Amino acid sequence: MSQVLKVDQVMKAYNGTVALDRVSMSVEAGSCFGLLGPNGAGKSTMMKLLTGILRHDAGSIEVLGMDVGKQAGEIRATVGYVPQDITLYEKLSARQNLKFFGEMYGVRGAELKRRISEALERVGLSERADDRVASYSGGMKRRINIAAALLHEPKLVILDEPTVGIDPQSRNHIFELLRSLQQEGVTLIYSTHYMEEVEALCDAVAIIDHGRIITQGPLEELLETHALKAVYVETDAWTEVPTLTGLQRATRDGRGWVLECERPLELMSRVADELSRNSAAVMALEMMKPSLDSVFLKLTGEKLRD
Ligand SMILES: Nc1ncnc2c1ncn2[C@@H]1O[C@H](COP(=O)(O)OP(=O)(O)OP(=O)(O)O)[C@@H](O)[C@H]1O
Repeated sequence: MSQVLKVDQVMKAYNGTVALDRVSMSVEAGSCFGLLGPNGAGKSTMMKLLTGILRHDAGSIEVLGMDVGKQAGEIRATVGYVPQDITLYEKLSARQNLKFFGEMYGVRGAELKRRISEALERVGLSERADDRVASYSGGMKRRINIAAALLHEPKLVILDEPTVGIDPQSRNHIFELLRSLQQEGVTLIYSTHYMEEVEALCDAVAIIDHGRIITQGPLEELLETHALKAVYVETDAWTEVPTLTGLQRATRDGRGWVLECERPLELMSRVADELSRNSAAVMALEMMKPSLDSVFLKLTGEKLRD
């Protein structure tokens, strides 16, 4: 598979404050790549470097085979970029906004009209197309913001936290749209601080914190390699966890216990035996799903902060 993005040892500082520190990452064509990290980790800075809005201080960035240092204009004309801040004209309707952005990308006439109708349909806002954007909810504005980045039919779309502060209906529309784009072969680079979004959408991920990439790779592989394997149990029978074969560490979590181990299925059956031998009440007994939450915890020693 070919690579649509190659970032090598990139540095970026703002007045001496380092925002990105020797960041390297790559994205395969056709994938949905998540850039996951807490607030202030450096995600927006990275997204702006990829589209040439900001210049990096050192290292190299290649987007669709083009050098961002030399061909930023061409990259911006080819790639779809959805900025974190909404960039729409409030007094214009959604259709008028899309006409403006489409023309900016050099699409015109009947072809532009067709693409605008299609984009409105895709984000589920055909019926509100002629209302002023000022009358839209935050989520609807975000959907139009995304539609605006698709009018030139880009093969690579870069989205900077496109679901911050939106309603569930708008989030669903955005997710459906992104899934259908990916099915059509469009590559997506998606920054977020919501790990559930990465788990739901992305097939590869880079985790960034304090301007550094902590780990990256296919999602399945990261979960397999780094995620905590554990059993969750809630019972009133234990004030202390009994000695169980295979149990590595037990920690309190709410009303229950998180039991870390190598083989959760086997441990779960031992816990069930132990509790049933004592006729104990069991409120919950389940295998914990491997999650990016626990990958982050394991690699940084902290919870992913909001
Ligand atoms: N224009 C700027 N001037 C000075 N410092 C900045 C500027 N933009 C960002 N920073 C700093 O650079 C670091 C990375 O910020 P960035 O916005 O890239 O993070 P982020 O992961 O996108 O966070 P968020 O989720 O809050 O948008 C932060 O410490 C931030 O304060």
